[in-house]
Formats: sequence, C-alpha cells, structure tokens
Amino acid sequence: MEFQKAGCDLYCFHYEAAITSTAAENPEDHTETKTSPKEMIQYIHKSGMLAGIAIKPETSVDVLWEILESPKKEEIPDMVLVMTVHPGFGGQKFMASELPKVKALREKYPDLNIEVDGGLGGGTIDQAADAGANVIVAGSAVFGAKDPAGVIKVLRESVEKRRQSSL
Ligand SMILES: O=C(CO)[C@@H](O)[C@H](O)COP(=O)(O)O
Repeated sequence: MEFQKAGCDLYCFHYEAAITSTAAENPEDHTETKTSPKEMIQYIHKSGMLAGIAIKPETSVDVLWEILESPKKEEIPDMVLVMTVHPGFGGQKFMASELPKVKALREKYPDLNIEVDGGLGGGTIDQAADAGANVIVAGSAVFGAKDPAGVIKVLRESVEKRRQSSL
C-alpha cells in the first residue's frame, strides 16, 4: 500500500466508508465493491501497518464488538477511534455524548488503544481521559494556542493520570 511505502505505520479507516481493496492498490480503479471492515484490517496488517477503525457519532459502538472478538488475530484492529465531532473539519464543539462508547470499549478492553478526535483541548480532555481514551487528536486547541507544547503537555498529563489510577 502506498501509505506504508511513504512511511505510515498506522492506517485508520472509517467503518462507514466504502473502501475497495482494489482501489486501495490502484487509485484509478473505482470498482464499487465494498470491502468488509475485517478484510480492510487484514489488508492493512498485510501491508505492514497497524490498523485503526473509526466510528462516526451516528454509528453505534455495538458494530465493533464482533470485529474486536474476531477469532483471526489479523482481523482485530490495534486502535479504535471514536469521533467526538462529525467528521469533516476542525473547530467543532466536543460531543460528550460519545464518551459512553469510549467507556464501554475501555471496560471490555483495558489495553486497547482508544483514540478520540474532535473538540479536544484543556477544557475537555479530562472527560475523555476519564472515559478511557489514551490517543488524542487535537487540532485547533494546539495549533491555535500561544503555547502549543503547553497544551500537548496538559493532554498528555491528563491521559497519564488516568492510566496511573487504573493500574
Ligand atoms: O478532521 C477532523 C474532523 O473531521 C478532526 O481531526 C479535526 O480536525 C480536529 O480538530 P479540532 O476539533 O481539534 O479543532
């Protein structure tokens, strides 16, 4: 896969997306066959990368259990991304309504990488970290800050504090 050749070590895709493996190999091929999430994860692993699977706010966390419980190790994602905004652009308001998904995932999978993306910053990180998120995407909070490194430190410390208290 081109991303791996370019140096990516993790590829995260949307559960909802219609991605064809042929199109992934050949961007000129617009065949409209859907590849199942498990096939996609397997394909990413075969390409030498870790695999992440993202869900939008409209998607129930329940769609993930069967994937996370796959008997085939190569079909199990290394990371789940719970979107905390509607995907599309930065600067949106954090949706705390998505945190029960994070909590449910963390309760079942203590070691899973759980990412959150959207509206994360100093004012929202503690809620996300307390729910169990340990991978944080932050756009405007970091790039709009006078002290981006300071904001990243706050995000890291919140996640680390939660991790320590769960040990
Ligand atoms: O791409 C997306 C949403 O589609 C996100 O990655 C946002 O860009 C995050 O930005 P902030 O919400 O942190 O500003």
